[in-house]
Formats: sequence, structure tokens, C-alpha cells
Amino acid sequence: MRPSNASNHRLPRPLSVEQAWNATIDRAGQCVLFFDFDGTLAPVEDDPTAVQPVPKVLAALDALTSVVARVAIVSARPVDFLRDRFAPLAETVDLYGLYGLEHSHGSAETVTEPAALPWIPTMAELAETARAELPEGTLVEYKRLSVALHYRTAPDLAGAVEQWGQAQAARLGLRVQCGRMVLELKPPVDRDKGMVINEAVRSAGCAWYFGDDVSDIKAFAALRARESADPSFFGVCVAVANPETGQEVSTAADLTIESPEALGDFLTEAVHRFAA
Ligand SMILES: O=P(O)(O)OC[C@H]1O[C@H](O[C@H]2O[C@H](CO)[C@@H](O)[C@H](O)[C@H]2O)[C@H](O)[C@@H](O)[C@@H]1O
Repeated sequence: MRPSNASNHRLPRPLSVEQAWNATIDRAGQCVLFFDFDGTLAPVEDDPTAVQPVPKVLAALDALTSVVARVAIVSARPVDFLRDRFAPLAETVDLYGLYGLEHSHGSAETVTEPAALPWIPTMAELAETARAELPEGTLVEYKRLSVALHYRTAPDLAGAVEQWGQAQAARLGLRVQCGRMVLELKPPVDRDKGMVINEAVRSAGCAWYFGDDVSDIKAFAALRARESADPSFFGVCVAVANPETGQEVSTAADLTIESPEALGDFLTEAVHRFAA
């Protein structure tokens, strides 16, 4: 890691973009950039399988991997899905999937949280039951260790999906995670984006987290906690705006960016700042 010129004084809030990048450039060699995937690096689509990261984002992440300590994606998607979407960066970007139940670093194999493994058959059975019982219009996404129940193309089904999901969670002893037009059922294993960040920033001097959904607020809280415990640590929480969870996430953030496409421009500008 490069030595830091950073002071031990917490930067005052609200932060300007200028202040945030200048403080980061001072600590670049100790800085980790964390990104949520859907709605942050990639625009939302009706079909979850069709989603791709914004091309400008891919190019900027590639450049950033050589100027900061680490770049990591922290997502509710499985690692295999992320590896496919970030194939050109597979060796340099760390991947945390399924809210941290899986992770993969460089060319190393994917590691799955052992406590979650016994739940694989339950999740498979749940996905089948969901397909059989939920009304037409619901999209069931099976992710090995979780099942997402989408109603983006049939918003009127929100109540029915919520009720069915809560009943299944009670029946099977699962946890519920709400998101943008989706309700997700997960194993009762303590793992979320906040815990991922909490562990991943222990030896960092600086971190940014970019996210758009309610599950990302726990990651913001982990950065805030790290900063409270160590005033020399510099954390920046960035929301990506959206009509569903945008207000809640933005309220918890230091900065807000309009869209995944605008994030591509923001990161490209950051690359230029690091190069100047
Ligand atoms: O943690 P993330 O990477 O943000 O994943 C959260 C959920 O993202 C996906 O669903 C969302 O994006 C879909 C595709 O654009 C969209 O159709 C859906 O309405 C959104 O909720 C993903 O499909 C889910 O599994 C993730 O939980």
C-alpha cells in the first residue's frame, strides 16, 4: 500500500465531490471501492437475466483497479453471475455474492459460507413451490441459496407476493429481504452487506460504497461505524437515485448520483482525477 498523507481529522459533512476525491487521492493506496450491482452498476430491467453493467462503468473500474487498493462488487446476485458480467476484470475485482454468503477473490475458487450449505435443498424446493403457487406475472429467480420473488412487471401482485413470502419464511424458518419490486427469501444465516463491509474495511484507510437499495444502507452503516471508531478512516456513502428506494437510500448517503449511466461518467471523471 502507498503511504498516506491523510490527516487524522474527520472531514466535515456535507461533503463536496471535490473534497471527497481529494481526500481519497491522498489515501489511494489504502482505499477500497465497493459497488452494489443492480441499479448501481447496471440499469434495472424487467428481466433479471438480461442485465449488463454500463460499458463506461466497466472501463472505469478497470482503470481504478490499478490506482486504489481494491475494487469489490457486493451483490445479492450469485458470484457466478457476477463473474460472467465482469469477465474482463475477473482477476482484479473481488466478488461478494448472495449478500456475502459467497465470495471470490481473483482467480481463487468461490467460497460459500458453510452454515448456508444445508439450506440448498430447501431453497430449491421453495423455488418450485413458488412457481406452482404464485399468481401468473410473478417472476421466480432461483439463486441456489436464495429465492427472489419479482413483481416488477405486475406491481398489483406486491401484496400477494409479500403475504405468500412471509408465510413461507415462517414455515421454513427463512429470512426475508425486501428490495426494489422484489421480496427475497434467504437462509437464517447471519450475513449481510453490512457484515461484508465491516470485515473488508478492517485494514483499509478509506472506502467508498455505491448502492441503490435498502440492503445497501447496512453497508453505509458499516462505513459510518468504522469512521466513528477511527477518525483517520475516511468513508463515503453514495446513493444511486431511483423512484422506488431512492429517497431512503439517498437520505442515508453523503452524495447521490442520478443513475447507473451517470455513475459511469462520475467514475470516468475519478479516473482522470487520479491521473492528474
Ligand atoms: O444487491 P444487488 O446487486 O443490487 O441485487 C438486488 C436484486 O437485484 C436484482 O433485482 C433487481 O434488478 C432486476 C433487474 O434489473 C429487476 O428486474 C428487479 O426488479 C430488481 O429488484 C436481482 O434479480 C435480485 O436477485 C437481487 O436481489
